[in-house]
Amino acid sequence: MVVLSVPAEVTVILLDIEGTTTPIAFVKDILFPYIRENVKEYLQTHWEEEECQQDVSLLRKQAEEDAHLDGAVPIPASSGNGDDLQQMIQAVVDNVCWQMSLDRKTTALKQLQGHMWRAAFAAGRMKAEFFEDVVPAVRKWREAGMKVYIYSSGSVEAQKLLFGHSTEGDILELVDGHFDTKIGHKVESESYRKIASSIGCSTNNILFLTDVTLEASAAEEADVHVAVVVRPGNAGLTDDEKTYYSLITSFSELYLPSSA
Ligand SMILES: CSCCC(=O)C(=O)COP(=O)(O)O
Ligand SMILES: [Mg+2]
Repeated sequence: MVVLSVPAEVTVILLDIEGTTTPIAFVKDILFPYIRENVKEYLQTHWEEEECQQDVSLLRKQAEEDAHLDGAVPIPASSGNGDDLQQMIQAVVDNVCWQMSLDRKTTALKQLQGHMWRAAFAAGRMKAEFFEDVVPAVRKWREAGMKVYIYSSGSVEAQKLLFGHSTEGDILELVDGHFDTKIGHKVESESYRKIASSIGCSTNNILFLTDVTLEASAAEEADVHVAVVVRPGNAGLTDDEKTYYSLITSFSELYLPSSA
């Protein structure tokens, strides 16, 4: 088995979700289709609620920023008389589907998705999948004194749903904290500085595990240690990326000197 030694200065392990703890197939084949199939009905049912109105406002603001993009779908402002409700809902549905067709990671899209998944997880209609090495490894790291945080484009609320309703049961207690795109995008190095500052450590105390080399590169630029996680179904890496990055195919390949 390949073993990757974790530098002694590392006290925090920061985990991506999709492609790292959780198969991309679970996100693409279960979580995302649920949104496409249910978004219209969800908006019709919850439209009058404050939370739904906040989600729509955020999506409208995002749509304004996206107006220059090819194929962007605008969300008109409401006239307030209610006549245009079905048109408005359709515009939101079209905008959400357009964003999802590009796998965009906007905070607006992720917030609505999190709210929609809440009901499905609570009703037991979905259970989140984790690779089999994840839970045993995280338990071991924590026993060795590591802190474990999550940084995903999925909203913090969605992250908690996944960890709270997994095929391994409720594993939320294994996580010391969560970050999403509200702290910044995962391909921006500043986000990793802000995460370190929020945790109260230096960036070089963090080891970030992700499947996306653009994210690894941004983290590394902030002096965070990184390893790229290679899982079944993940996008392939170039030969240069395979040479440059430390690669692991299972969390069990990480060796913590403190746990020896
Ligand atoms: C944690 S919510 C479901 C996954 C999701 O919506 C997503 O965008 C995952 O992105 P990640 O940063 O975990 O690769
Ligand atoms: Mg990922």
